[in-house]
Amino acid sequence: MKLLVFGQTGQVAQALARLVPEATFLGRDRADLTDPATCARAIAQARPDAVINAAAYTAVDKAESEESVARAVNALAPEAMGRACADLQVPLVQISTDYVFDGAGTAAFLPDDPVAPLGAYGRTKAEGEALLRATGAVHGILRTSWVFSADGANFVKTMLRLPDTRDRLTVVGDQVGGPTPAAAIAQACVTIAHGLRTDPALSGSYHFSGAQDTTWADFARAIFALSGRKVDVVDIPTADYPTPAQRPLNSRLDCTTTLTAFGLARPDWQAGLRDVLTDLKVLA
Ligand SMILES: NC(=O)C1=CN([C@@H]2O[C@H](COP(=O)(O)OP(=O)(O)OC[C@H]3O[C@@H](n4cnc5c(N)ncnc54)[C@H](OP(=O)(O)O)[C@@H]3O)[C@@H](O)[C@H]2O)C=CC1
Ligand SMILES: Cc1cn([C@H]2C[C@H](O)[C@@H](COP(=O)(O)OP(=O)(O)O[C@H]3O[C@@H](C)C(=O)[C@@H](O)[C@H]3O)O2)c(=O)[nH]c1=O
Ligand SMILES: [Mg+2]
Repeated sequence: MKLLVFGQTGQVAQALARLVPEATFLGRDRADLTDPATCARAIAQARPDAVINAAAYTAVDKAESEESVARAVNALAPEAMGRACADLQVPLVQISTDYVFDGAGTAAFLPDDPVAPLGAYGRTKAEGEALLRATGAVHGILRTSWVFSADGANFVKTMLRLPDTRDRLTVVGDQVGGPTPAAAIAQACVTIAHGLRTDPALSGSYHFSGAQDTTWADFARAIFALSGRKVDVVDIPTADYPTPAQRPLNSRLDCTTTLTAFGLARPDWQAGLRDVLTDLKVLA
């Protein structure tokens, strides 16, 4: 299968590069997502068997003051990619996020639950989903959450940067979700691309997040425990950690249909965390 991937430097893009090095990866230099027409042209020229979009505007707080850039990247580019894929009749795997939901309640969100994003990042990702669906392309919209890896910027790397002199850290303890290893997302994207080629009727939206659901505070505790650092993590409510963008309190994603359609089970984030800390040489 000839795979075309948008993204090169991001967490999922780098995980894809390890998994399917033979794929073609288009970095910002070759396909800037603020220019959707270029993305469409790249697909038409490459004539791939499937496309995975692993590029996105992911700066959640900055998106609040840069929504038009975030919208071009997260909504208009996936739409253009969808049109180009529809023309070629090849599937597009688009990665989306728990932040399309409002985080109300405590039940896990189902793929067909209504979206109601709380901030600009989630709004632009939700619009990208809708615009892609409207292109008529065979698609897999894979919503994931709390992505971490040894590459790029993520919560694990932020925790590991905590100065040695710090022995106490306050972390929000009332947001619940599933930390997801980028390597598992890469595997899921490739499996879904294959699955959609075999059975286009599987086109639709799916959820994929690491198990078990946890809080950022408990995730931080696991990171410090595994890396052998004695840091006292103190739970705080979201209200005590003010940020430009509001984040959902409940990011639980019901991943059942991803298992039934593609055989993809929720990855174990604790095992994924051990792999990442080993990669980073924090864990022997
Ligand atoms: N990170 C997370 O916690 C979560 C991510 N997701 C989704 O998963 C997907 C992958 O995210 P992740 O790997 O974490 O992303 P990263 O934040 O690690 O990387 C983002 C990638 O997008 C690229 N990019 C950003 N703007 C442009 C642009 N204008 N043109 C071309 N490329 C651009 C970046 O390139 P450059 O290096 O040049 O800036 C980088 O490769 C995204 O769709 C994201 O929305 C979903 C849930 C959680
Ligand atoms: C660094 C730090 C963060 N926090 C909180 C803030 C926030 O609620 C939570 C996580 O911080 P982050 O900045 O990593 O969160 P954020 O960038 O919002 O992460 C999100 O990124 C986008 C792209 C997604 O799609 C989401 O699934 C999610 O992973 O932890 C603390 O409470 N204490 C701290 O010291
Ligand atoms: Mg962030």
